[in-house]
This record gives sequence, structure tokens and C-alpha cells, in this order.
Amino acid sequence: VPLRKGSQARFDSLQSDFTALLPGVVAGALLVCFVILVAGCLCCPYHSLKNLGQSNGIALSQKTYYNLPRSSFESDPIHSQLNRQFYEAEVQFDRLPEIHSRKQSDLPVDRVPHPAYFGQVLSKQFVLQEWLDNNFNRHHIHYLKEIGNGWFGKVVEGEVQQSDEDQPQSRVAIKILHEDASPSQHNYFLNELEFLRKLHHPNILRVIGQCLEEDPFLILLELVSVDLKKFLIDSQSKREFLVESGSLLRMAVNVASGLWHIHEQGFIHM
Ligand SMILES: Nc1ncnc2c1ncn2[C@@H]1O[C@H](COP(=O)(O)OP(=O)(O)OP(=O)(O)O)[C@@H](O)[C@H]1O
Repeated sequence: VPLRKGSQARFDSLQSDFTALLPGVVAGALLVCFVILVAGCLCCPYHSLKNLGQSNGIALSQKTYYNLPRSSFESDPIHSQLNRQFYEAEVQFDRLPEIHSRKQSDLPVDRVPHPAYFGQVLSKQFVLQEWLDNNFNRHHIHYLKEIGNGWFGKVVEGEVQQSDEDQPQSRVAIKILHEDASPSQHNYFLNELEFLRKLHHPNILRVIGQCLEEDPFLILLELVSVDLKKFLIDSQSKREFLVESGSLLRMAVNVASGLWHIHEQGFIHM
């Protein structure tokens, strides 16, 4: 229906008034938004302009604000302090297993509660009788020299007489549990033995036998005659040759291959 003349004039004047007011309305709305934004920033304890960029010496970008309780955003200084503590303790990691350095391993045994790789408590207890069937006769072992020291005690190089007396004697490494070991230390020793016995890999030392019928308990291991650390130090002048010939890479691959086997059996070497 066409508008009558008077109505058309009123509509035109309203339209021109609205067009004149529009920039003012938009500017006012923007101003209100800006004020709310600034007030919000100033009231928030963690995002305040004072803290922007730096808080406790740590750049804010390094922090996460996930899972902060609502009260974190209160400006009350006590709450703010508590929440800050909550925030510091926000990331919780599982405890790592205890690891004893070589230096600590040299401490008297009563000061180091267990070997590094067994963590805290052993649940498995062994029935010694089960091990004695394959016991090696310790009277066939001839000790030569000490070659190392670990949590369990000394490691000695020795010779063993083969069951066939015509065979030459074999060199072995003998891990000797110290004689005054406690029952739990005996148990750790047997756990280590069981662990070593489960591993069958060309890059992992073989267990040759054990002597468990009396103290000291012994584990006979394949002897490593090469000292890798000494070899690497002595070979410093041939470094490039070792790299180019692929020797170092082969060593690394062999170590990784042995570790892979250990991991497949459910163990971690530390
Ligand atoms: N089969 C071996 N052949 C040659 N040397 C060995 C052999 N086994 C151990 N050793 C030497 O004896 C040292 C002590 O070995 P051992 O296995 O008792 O302790 P570890 O592996 O050093 O750690 P831990 O004290 O936790 O048992 C080694 O660092 C190494 O020098």
C-alpha cells in the first residue's frame, strides 16, 4: 500500500536521524567493550597488565593455566597466594625409580638399600633348592684378579676347569656377593641371576653358572676382555677412521640391539 504524503515525510526524517546517530552508537558500544576488557585484565590476578610478559621471573608464555580453580581469578591476596602455590604444584610426575650413581655404589652396602635396577621392594622370593640342580662346583674355580666392584661386591676374573678335563680352562668373570649379605641382599642377587638367565642375545653377556650352596654366592659370567672406555680413549687419534669405517656405528647398533632384547623381556637397563 503506498504511504500517504505526511507519513512518507515522517519516515524520511526518522531515517535521516538514525543515519546521523549510527556512528555515535557504534563508537559508544566500542568504548564500553574496551572499558570492560581493560577492567577484566586489571582484575584478573594472573593476566593483569602488571604481570603481562613476566611473572616470578618466568615468562608467562611458558606457563599453562589449565585446570585452575575458579578462585584463581579472585583478587584476594591470600587466595591468590594459595592458588599460586596450587599452580606451582599443578604438574605432578610419577616418582622416578631410585638410581644410585657409581660413587654411591662404592658406599658400604648398609647405606645403599638395593641395587639401582630393582627399585624398592622385591615381591618375588626364591626357593634356593630350585637353583641348586645346576650349581657349579666352586672348587673348580681359580681366582686370578679383581676387575670391578658393584653393589653386590667384588667382580673377579678367574679360570674354571671344564667338565671335560682335557679341555683348556676358560676365563670367566665371577660376581661375588659379599659374605655378610642379608637375606634381602641374597634375594636381590637371585633376582639379578634370574634376570640374566632370561637373556639370550649375542650382544649380552651369557651366564655360565652359579654357586649358591653356601656363602659367598657366585655368578659366573662370560668375561669381557675389552675395556670399551679405554678403547675409545686410546682410539681418539683414529676417531675419523672409526667413524668412516662404520666401526662406531656398528658398536652403537650392537648396544641398541642388546638393549632391544632386554626391553623385549620386560626389563630396563639403568
Ligand atoms: N662379565 C664381566 N666382564 C668383565 N668385567 C666385568 C664383568 N661384569 C662386571 N665387570 C666389571 O665389574 C664392575 C662391577 O660390575 P657389577 O655388575 O657388579 O656392577 P654394576 O653393573 O657396575 O652395577 P651394580 O653395582 O648396580 O650391580 C663393572 O663395572 C665392570 O667393570
